[in-house]
Amino acid sequence: MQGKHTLIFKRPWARLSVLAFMLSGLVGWGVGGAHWPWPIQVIALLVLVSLAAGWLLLRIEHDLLHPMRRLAEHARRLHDGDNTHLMMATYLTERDDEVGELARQFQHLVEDLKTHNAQLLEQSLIDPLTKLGNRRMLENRLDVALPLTRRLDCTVSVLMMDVDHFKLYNDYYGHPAGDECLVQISGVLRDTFRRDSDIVVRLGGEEFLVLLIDTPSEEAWRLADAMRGMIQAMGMPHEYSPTADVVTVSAGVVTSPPGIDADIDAMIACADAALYACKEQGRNTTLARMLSSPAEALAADV
Ligand SMILES: Nc1nc2c(ncn2[C@@H]2O[C@H](COP(=O)(O)OP(=O)(O)OP(=O)(O)O)[C@@H](O)[C@H]2O)c(=O)[nH]1
Repeated sequence: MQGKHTLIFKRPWARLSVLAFMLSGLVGWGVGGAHWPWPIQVIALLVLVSLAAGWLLLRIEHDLLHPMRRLAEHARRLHDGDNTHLMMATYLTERDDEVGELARQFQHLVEDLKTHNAQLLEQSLIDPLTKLGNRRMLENRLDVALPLTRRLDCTVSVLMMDVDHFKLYNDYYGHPAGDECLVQISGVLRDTFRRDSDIVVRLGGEEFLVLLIDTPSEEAWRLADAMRGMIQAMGMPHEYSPTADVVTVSAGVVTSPPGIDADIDAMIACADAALYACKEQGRNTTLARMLSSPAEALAADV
C-alpha cells in the first residue's frame, strides 16, 4: 500500500464535514440551546446525533459498500466467463484511497491472469521443438476451416509428410541432431506453405500434416513435391540412409473436390495410405490421390 493513499475517514471532505457538524452543534448550543428547556435540549441532541449517524451511514454506503458491491459484481462476471466488461469502472480504479488501491490491484491480477492464460493456451497449441502447431491446434483450426470450405464450396487438401529412415538418422547422429533435423524441415514447411489459410502442424515424432484450402489438386501436389525437393536440396547428410546420402522425406497428398463434404478423418487416412505407398515405392517421393467421396478414394498417382 503506497503512503499517498489516505484512509477513508481522513479524507479532507470527511474531516471538514465532521468539523462542521461539531461547530454547528456547539454554536447552536451556545447561542440558545443552553437556555432551552431540557426536553427540547434532548430532542435537539437526538436530532443532531441522528443526522451525524445518517451522514456516516450514507458515507459508508457510498464509499465502501457500493464500491465493494461493484468489485464483487466484476469478480462474479469474470468467474462466469462474461468477457464483455473486462475493464473495471474507472471511477473505482481512479479513486485515491484504499478502495481504489484494491480495485487497481484486482485489475492487475486479472490482467496478469489473462496474459498467463493466453500464454498457456498458446503453449498448449504449439509444438515446443519446431514451434509449428500441434494436433490440438489442427483440431481448433479445423473447427473454423471446415464450415468455411463447405460454405465457399472449395477444395480441401491434406498432406501427410514423414522423414525417411529417421530412426537410422537418430541412431547414427544422435537424438539432438535428429531434433535439429526436424527444426530444419519445419522451416522448409513454413517457407512452402505461407498462405494464411494453410494449416501446418507437427502431428508427433517425424510426422507432419498440412491442410490446404481452395488449392487445386495439381497445385497441392506441386507444392508438396517442391517441399520434398527443397528438403533434399538442403543436403543434410544422412550417410546411413538406404535411400539417399542426404535427408529425404515422403509425402502423401489427398484432395477433396468442391461439392464434397470433406471428411477430415477419411482424408487423413487416405493421405496416410498415400504416404505408405511412397515408402513402398522407395521413399523420397510425393503421391497424390483425389477423393471422390468421403468413403471412396480414387488412386491418382502423379
Ligand atoms: N530426434 C527425435 N526423434 C524422434 C522424435 N520423435 C520421434 N522420433 C524418432 O523418429 C523415429 C521414427 O522411426 P520410424 O517410425 O521407424 O520411421 P523411420 O525410421 O523414419 O522409417 P520410415 O518412416 O519407414 O522411412 C524413431 O526412432 C523415433 O524415436 C523427436 O521429437 N526427436
